[in-house]
Amino acid sequence: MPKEPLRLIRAALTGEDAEQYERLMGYPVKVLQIGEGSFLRGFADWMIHRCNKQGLFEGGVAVSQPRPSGAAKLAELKRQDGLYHQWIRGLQGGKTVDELELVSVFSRMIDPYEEWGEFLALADGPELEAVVSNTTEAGLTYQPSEWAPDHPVLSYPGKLAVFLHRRFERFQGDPASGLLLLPCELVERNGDKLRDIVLRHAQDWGLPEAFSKWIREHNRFLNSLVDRIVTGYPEAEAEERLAELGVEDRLLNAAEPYHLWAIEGEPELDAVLPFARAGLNVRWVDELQPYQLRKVRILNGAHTLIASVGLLNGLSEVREAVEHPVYGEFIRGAIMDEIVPMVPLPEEEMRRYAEEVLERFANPFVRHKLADISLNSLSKFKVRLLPTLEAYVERTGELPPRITQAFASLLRLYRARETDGGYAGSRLNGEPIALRDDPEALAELAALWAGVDRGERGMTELVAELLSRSAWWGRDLNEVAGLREALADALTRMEAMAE
Ligand SMILES: NC(=O)c1ccc[n+]([C@@H]2O[C@H](COP(=O)([O-])OP(=O)(O)OC[C@H]3O[C@@H](n4cnc5c(N)ncnc54)[C@H](O)[C@@H]3O)[C@@H](O)[C@H]2O)c1
Ligand SMILES: O=P(O)(O)OC[C@@H](O)[C@@H](O)[C@H](O)[C@H](O)CO
Repeated sequence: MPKEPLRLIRAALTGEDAEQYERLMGYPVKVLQIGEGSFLRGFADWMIHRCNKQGLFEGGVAVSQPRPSGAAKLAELKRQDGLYHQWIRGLQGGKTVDELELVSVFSRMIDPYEEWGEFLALADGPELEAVVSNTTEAGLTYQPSEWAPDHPVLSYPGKLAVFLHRRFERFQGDPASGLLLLPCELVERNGDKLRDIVLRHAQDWGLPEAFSKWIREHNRFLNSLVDRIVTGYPEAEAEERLAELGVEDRLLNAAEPYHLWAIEGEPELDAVLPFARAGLNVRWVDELQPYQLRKVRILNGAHTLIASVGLLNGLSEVREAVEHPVYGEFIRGAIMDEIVPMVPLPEEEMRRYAEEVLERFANPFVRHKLADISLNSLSKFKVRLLPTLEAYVERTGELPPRITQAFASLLRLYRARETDGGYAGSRLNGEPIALRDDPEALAELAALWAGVDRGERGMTELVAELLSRSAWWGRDLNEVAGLREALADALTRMEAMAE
């Protein structure tokens, strides 16, 4: 029998989904979103949808892309009337979760580079409450630009500064017109950073002091920490799953069940953004730092460790590594015996979080690629693992064996050589692996390893050079007792295995 053609997602709406969509179209825009990527769709938008479904928020989201290259994804969203399915799968407390949910939160889709006037007009909306964003760390940066409010500004903070100025003028600085700003970028104190850049633009452009005062006093730039693994379109399974539904959805988005949004702000803010009331794992907290610390050290630190050790030894995905008979034990030992005890927070709670992280890593439905996680591993090692190594040495007088081994793995994986468009490292089996990291550091690594190949320096001299790069590590790591020798030994053993 010929297959039924798939229907576009909007035409397939029925029952509660159709009603929810109709309700959405009647809601005012309450959130401006800068970022069309998978993460926000699988996190903040899914949460707003949950709030709307319970009748707690009654607001739509206007989504826009932060850089011109996001236009294709935005066009895709327009083609689908802003609709997409969120596929949440994984293990939670030992039970399998498998939910496919139609998300309808985007009531407007605006390309700021083509529809700047419409974008700015959103600032006039009396019901607008918040701005959320995810533009990666690279997007949350100051990029000087001219004051030209009739033309789209390229950077995200620049756009926001013009947008807020329009709102300030429209409501004549009314304190009640201030917004909640919720940047989700994984940058420490992301709210403070965004506010400082906006204020810097205001100063560059000579905007009145009253505007800056309104920004400082009546807009809340909230620091927050996001945590959920969102892997986007599930290539391998999408076709089959969508055929079951009989719909076409190019924005099908996969994510794990776990989610946490820790937001530094008083719980009363839940009256505006009713996430906690909707039963979501959103915590309004006095101090964000403990959440940041435990996530960066335990989850991200373990990811960075797994990426180096796994890639070097021929593995490709997180789950494969944690379920491996040898590397799985190694990873658990590194997390439980070396990382967790060094987090300066209540240990029992950290152990529980670490168990949860291990369960998330073993999610049979999430295909998290080590190659993706390994992007910029040098700076990630510095922030995510080095503090653990240093704390361990200070407390015990010894090196943490597994983290030291992971450090050696990273240095060996980064046995860089120049290729056509960049640098490649190599696995122990000799297979090349593209390295995506700071080009200057990769050039130095390539030159230093070439010296070893030419017999100009031995392993100890190589390690001494590498450890002396304060620009990479924040200090000369030759000062850490025994580290040079331990790394040189490990690298010598790895070289012998590779031959
Ligand atoms: N996917 C996850 O599981 C997850 C979880 C937590 C945090 N994050 C963070 O989110 C980011 C990736 O987002 P995603 O997973 O939605 O990927 P994605 O590729 O779907 O989206 C990336 C978004 O960032 C924007 N962007 C990229 N570079 C930019 C730049 N230089 N300036 C302005 N905007 C830029 C893109 O236009 C797009 O909106 C990373 O920084 C990651 O650390 C991701
Ligand atoms: O996104 P990165 O490249 O900074 O780090 C890779 C992963 O550790 C990270 O994406 C986690 O999966 C995420 O932070 C979970 O919330």
